[in-house]
This record gives sequence, structure tokens and C-alpha cells, in this order.
Amino acid sequence: MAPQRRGAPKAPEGSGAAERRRPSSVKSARAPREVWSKWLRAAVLGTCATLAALLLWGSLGGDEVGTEVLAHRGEVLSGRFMEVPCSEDYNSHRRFEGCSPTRCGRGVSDTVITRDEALRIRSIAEKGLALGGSGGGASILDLHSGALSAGKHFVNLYRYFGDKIENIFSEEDFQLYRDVRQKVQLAVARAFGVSASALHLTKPTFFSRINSTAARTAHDEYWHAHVDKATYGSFDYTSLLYLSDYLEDFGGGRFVFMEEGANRTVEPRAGRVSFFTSGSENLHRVEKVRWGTRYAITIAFTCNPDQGIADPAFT
Ligand SMILES: O=C(O)CCC(=O)C(=O)O
Ligand SMILES: [Fe+2]
Repeated sequence: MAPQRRGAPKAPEGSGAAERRRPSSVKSARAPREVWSKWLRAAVLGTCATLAALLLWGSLGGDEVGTEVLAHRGEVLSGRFMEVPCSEDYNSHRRFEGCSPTRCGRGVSDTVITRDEALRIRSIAEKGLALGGSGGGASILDLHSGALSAGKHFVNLYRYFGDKIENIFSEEDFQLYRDVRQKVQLAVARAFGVSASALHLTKPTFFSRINSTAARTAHDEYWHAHVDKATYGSFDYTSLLYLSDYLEDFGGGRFVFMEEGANRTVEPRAGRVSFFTSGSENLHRVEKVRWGTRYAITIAFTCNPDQGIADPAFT
């Protein structure tokens, strides 16, 4: 029906003859139809414009509805802390007085580690990961155990290279890791009101390199929501040191604390330390990296001396 009507000869507008020839029932039916089609066109155009704006906003780093930014990439925070009630998770583990979390929450600081230190430690990650790397989007290098992503699996760097590892990493590299770990440990202890000597580095402690390549194994699926205490067992306090800049080096890849009502994001920047109690009060995920490469280190602490590990060193 519609094509026939469109094909009908059209009389000039305002022509009395045309008005006379058009039966009044057709005239009254066509007017609302024209109004309706104008509205429909406007609605479709409006929807497209809104979608385009949302896509652009997203690609520029805009926030999802119901998401608050705990730390913007452009801010230089000397310390921001947000307290949250502790979960029960710690009760099913041995408690260590003066160390096991009684004050829970999350904090971010850009003044614990300098950008220069972050970039120097990133070069350790770069040279280590250049020796292997996952075929999917997420690679890790664990300087303590020697685990390095390689294709769909892991190799042990220390076993594979033996003494030649000293041609790859230097004593200064390990010293830098120790200095950074020590500074982060002090910041975590201060924020949660515990003694730094009660905290012990625990495993795994690893560099991560994430890009937008599609995942090939479950190890590449870094974006799932998780609780560190459930995932890693020994963790009581998790810290993350970011080694690259959100929206400069990569897009996507923000860290998200997941909460009912409002998620809170941390936008990575080189030298930014984010730390939090490892129980389910801090359920979190990492957004998928859409472009570029994101580097970070996960450094975690336990209150249980039996689960403590030594700093990475030549083995
Ligand atoms: O890299 C990040 O921002 C988070 C990593 C993480 O959640 C983890 O290592 O458990
Ligand atoms: Fe985690």
C-alpha cells in the first residue's frame, strides 16, 4: 500500500483543485501519519546520536552509569582512603592479633612510588616478558617462582636459563624490586594501622602485561570478578603498582571495586599504588583492555609468617 500511495501524482501544495479532489477521510488520515513519521525519524535520529555519544564517551574514558571514580588518571593523590566494613572471610582463617584486618577498605596513593621508579621497574617486566609471553592477551612474570607465560603455558625462567639469567636481570633490578616492595609494605601498614613488621610478602607476586589480543586459555581471562582471599588463599592485603597510564598507553583496563549501587574505579597511572584488604569486602575486576598495553605488579602481604616468602633473588 505505501509504495502505491508514494507513486501517486502529487498536486502542488495549497492547490484548491487538489484539496477538492482529495476526499476528506484521506486528508484526515494522512495528517497524523505524516506527523507520526516525522516523530519516528526524529526518534531514530535521536537514538543514534545518543548511542554515538555514549560510544565516544566510553572510548574517551567516560564512566558507566552508577560508577564513581575513586582515583582519576590525572590526579596526583597523596593518599585517598575509603573504609568499608570487613567481611567475615578472615574468621575462617587463623587470626594474627595486630595484623589480621579489623579495619578494612581500600586506598590509593601516587606518592609512595615515583614515576621514575615505576618506569624503571617496568623495564624489568618488559625484558622478562620479552623472553616469553602468552599467546592470549594476558602474560605474567613471577620473579619469585620464575614463572613466565609462554604460549598457552608457563615456563620456569630460572630453570630454563640457569646461570644465564644473570645476563638478563641485574642485581640492581632485584634491589629495585625490594625497595619498591618495602615502600608499599610501609604504606599498607600505615593505612590499615598495623605494624609493617607483621606483614610478610606472599605468593604469587607477579608482573602482568595485558593487551587486547583475544584470550586463548583461561589464564588469559583476567577480567572476571573475584575476591583475592578466595583466589590466592594467603592474601590478607593486596597491593597493585601500576606501571603504565590509562588512556595514554592503553584504553579499557580500569580496576573496578564492585559494589551494590555504585562501582568504584581506579584509573591506572604509572607509579600509582592501589591497596586493599583481600576479603570479599573488596570484590573486584579489571575491565577488558581495548587497545595498547597495560603493565602492573601485584604485591600481596599475609599476616601468617608460614605463608611468607623471601624477596625475589637470583636462585
Ligand atoms: O591488575 C590489576 O589491576 C588487578 C589484578 C588483580 O586483580 C589480581 O592480581 O588479583
Ligand atoms: Fe585481584
